[in-house]
Amino acid sequence: MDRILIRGGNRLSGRLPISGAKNAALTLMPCALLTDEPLVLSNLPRLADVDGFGHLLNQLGASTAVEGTRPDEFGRTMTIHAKSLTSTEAPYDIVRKMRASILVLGPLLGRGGEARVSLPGGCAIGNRPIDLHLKALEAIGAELEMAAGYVKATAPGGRLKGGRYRFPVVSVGATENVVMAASLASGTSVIENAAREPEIVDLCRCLVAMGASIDGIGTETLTIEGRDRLHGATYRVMPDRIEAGSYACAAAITGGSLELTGVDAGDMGATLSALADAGVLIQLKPGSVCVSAPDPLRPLTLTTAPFPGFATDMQAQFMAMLTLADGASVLTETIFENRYMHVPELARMGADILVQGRTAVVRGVGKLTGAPVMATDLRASMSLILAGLAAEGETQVSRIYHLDRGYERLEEKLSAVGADIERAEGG
Ligand SMILES: CC(=O)N[C@H]1[C@@H](OP(=O)(O)OP(=O)(O)OC[C@H]2O[C@@H](n3ccc(=O)[nH]c3=O)[C@H](O)[C@@H]2O)O[C@H](CO)[C@@H](O)[C@@H]1O
Ligand SMILES: C=C(OP(=O)(O)O)C(=O)O
Repeated sequence: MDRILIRGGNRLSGRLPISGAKNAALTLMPCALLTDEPLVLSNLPRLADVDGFGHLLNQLGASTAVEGTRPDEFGRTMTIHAKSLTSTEAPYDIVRKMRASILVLGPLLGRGGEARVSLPGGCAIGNRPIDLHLKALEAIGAELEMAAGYVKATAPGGRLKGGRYRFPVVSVGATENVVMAASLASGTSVIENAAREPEIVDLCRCLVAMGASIDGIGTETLTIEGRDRLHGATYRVMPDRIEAGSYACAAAITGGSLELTGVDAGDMGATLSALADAGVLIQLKPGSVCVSAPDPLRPLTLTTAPFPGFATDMQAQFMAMLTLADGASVLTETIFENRYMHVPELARMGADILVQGRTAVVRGVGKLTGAPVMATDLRASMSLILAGLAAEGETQVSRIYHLDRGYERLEEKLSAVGADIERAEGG
């Protein structure tokens, strides 16, 4: 298995391009199942999860064609054509490895009135149930049957009828599934307490480009008037606000200064205001955000929450940054019950962190020291990269397949702005 080797201590400086958003890409790709015409997605990040989702779509009968960009460019364009579907099943083997596979449930049900999808089960960051996906789909007309670890969803008469559903808690994935399914229902659906994440806005805009009728985009109430059919479209995946936030933390933790290009600062409100509270200097330019490290870095009190709150996907990276702050920070994770897998690894590098239940107290230390570390999820892995960039000596991060799921060509981007970082085979 490959590892990332970092010799820490270099201040990062320069321009760093931000890729298309993984979490948008993985909800835009299944939209292709809603039409028999091609969906062309540009600015798709080159990530293991995007490739994996492409294979899942192939298994369902869709063709995928990737247009190569030059090797020195980021992102690529994929044409997905689900002219006819040959399967309505997402098998355990795929769903287990890539949780986003659950997002074929809504589109398959909307298009053909039938889907059989493996239940994903838990993962390293927590329990991650899908009961709300199922309740929302039921509310718009699906009938559900559970057997042998799978959910089989059917639309009586082959078509969902639409309906009203109020989410008891905000769910990004369940909002995505129900919006996609409702876009082909015979009637109108009203979804209340819907997630408002920028990735949901991106999904709704893509569906509208495909002919869907959605009112209230970006608000907590979405009204979807079902259409008889959707058509193909060409759509550009939004910039990755989490990747951008991660590299902003990289500038801050190394005492450096970066211009993050190709970002939409409007989607990054909570991250940018947390960085500003830590003393990071932020300058907005059209299409880019410049961040410069303060001296010293101030401690923070942060609680994760659905958008527009502070994103759970940024918690681990901020924690790494705050290990070197001038004082004690308090982080509270409210979305996932087990999203502190990076804590013992950061502690091995000299961080002082005490976790009690959902809260972590991070006392700033004078320095981190390089060590061999590994993480069991994506953002936790990124927090170790950040710690390694600032640490004295060499850090080896193993199990980097997590990083390959979510950060396009990480070591190339970081080396180009001055990091001493490389990928090593084996280990
Ligand atoms: C609101 C939120 O921050 N969502 C994050 C969540 O999205 P993801 O879609 O994975 O998770 P949800 O938004 O659905 O989960 C939000 C909360 O609802 C609970 N839940 C969810 C679905 C369900 O059927 N039943 C249920 O109880 C979850 O356990 C969690 O506590 O993880 C992604 C990957 O880290 C992030 O990009 C999203 O920003
Ligand atoms: C946990 C994440 O993704 P996934 O839901 O794909 O595991 C993430 O993006 O931080």
